[in-house]
Amino acid sequence: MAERAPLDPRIPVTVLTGFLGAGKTTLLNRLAAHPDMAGTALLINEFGAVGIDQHLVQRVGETMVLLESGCVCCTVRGDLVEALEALHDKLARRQIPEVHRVVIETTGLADPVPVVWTLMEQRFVAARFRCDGVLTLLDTRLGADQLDRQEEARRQVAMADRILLTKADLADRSARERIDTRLAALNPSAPRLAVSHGEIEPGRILGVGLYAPGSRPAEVERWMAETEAATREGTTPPSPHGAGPAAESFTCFFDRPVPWRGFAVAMGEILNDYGTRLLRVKGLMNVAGLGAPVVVQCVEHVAYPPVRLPRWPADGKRFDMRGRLVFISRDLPSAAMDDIRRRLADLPDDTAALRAAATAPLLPTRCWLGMRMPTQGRSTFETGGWHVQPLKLGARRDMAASAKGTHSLS
Ligand SMILES: Nc1nc2c(ncn2[C@@H]2O[C@H](COP(=O)(O)OP(=O)(O)OP(=O)(O)O)[C@@H](O)[C@H]2O)c(=O)[nH]1
Repeated sequence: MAERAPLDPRIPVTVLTGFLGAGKTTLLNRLAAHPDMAGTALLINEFGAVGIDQHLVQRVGETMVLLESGCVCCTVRGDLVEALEALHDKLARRQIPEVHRVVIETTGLADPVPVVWTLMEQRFVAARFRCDGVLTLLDTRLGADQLDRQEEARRQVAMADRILLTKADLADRSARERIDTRLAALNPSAPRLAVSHGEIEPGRILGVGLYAPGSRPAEVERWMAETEAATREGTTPPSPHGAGPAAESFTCFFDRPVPWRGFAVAMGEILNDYGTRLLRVKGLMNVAGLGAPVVVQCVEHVAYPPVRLPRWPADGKRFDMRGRLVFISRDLPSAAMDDIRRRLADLPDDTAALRAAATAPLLPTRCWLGMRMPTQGRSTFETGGWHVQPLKLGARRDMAASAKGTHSLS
């Protein structure tokens, strides 16, 4: 793998982007296991008040910087610069092992434009780091619809130096053809690579060379100029979040373990009813009868096979075993949010759940029901166990303020 351009002592930075659920964490976990990834620092950023990803990402090298709460593109000129300054400072003081490369994983809702601008133009950052390419992941099955509906997804693709088409195993021929047509219009020059379950040689995607605005679609020049002007004037650049309804995040905590089948059926019905507005659902669940947590993942109406973790992660000093489910939605009425909370707070027992599943062959969570789990009776927990924390992307200043001081460099 090419590590540095000749005579350029700056640390290369790869920006890993892609819409919600495209497969970024999966790719990072596969890369982390590769020997070529030694000496890589990882910056991850997650949208939603309750971070799940940091529990799911294996550490790359020794260094992980977590940009919590908020979206890296909205807080970029603060948080990202601070995180890179902190990394540089710790390297200079030899407090952490040598770093040869940085990978920034943005949130699925991030606009990569200000991230790239910061890497190329912010004085402190550009003197010490260099942008080594934007990798954009795109879900082969859902990607064409996401490009039609989500401005963030369009910008991520337009900015790409490489496009990684994920989940080909779930896509039929017509989905692949639709993606090809959309990409030919949005970013014909970026090479496309198929990736299944995150499997790819790091040398094919890292060290792809300096970001070259000239080879990108014309609108990229305009976005970069807008970011430059906004930075000079101390204002916020126009962002894709402003183009439509705000994305919102709400988190549900479960004070008691859930009956697995009741939970699976309730979630399947929720995805059937609200799937296209539920951009992403991700959770660590405490399942009745199990001593370890189960990770559940959904993207729109697609539910992925759950994964059992070996143990509960420690949240700071406290060992918090409450289940937590993070929803990221767009254009979801508040009545629908209440309905989701109500359904999850009153889960059917396993017998009732299996009866309901028998009459719903198209339940998206059918693969969850096939998992071997202890059988439980009726769940007794109450709505009082819920905490819902809505976040709006529009509230950038609040998020920037709440994100301050939350970096952890471990
Ligand atoms: N079948 C299949 N599933 C995949 C593939 N890649 C990822 N997944 C699944 O897709 C789901 C979402 O993947 P993640 O890697 O968490 O996606 P992400 O882009 O990090 O998600 P956000 O951080 O929420 O934006 C997980 O359940 C993965 O196991 C693939 O190639 N094939």
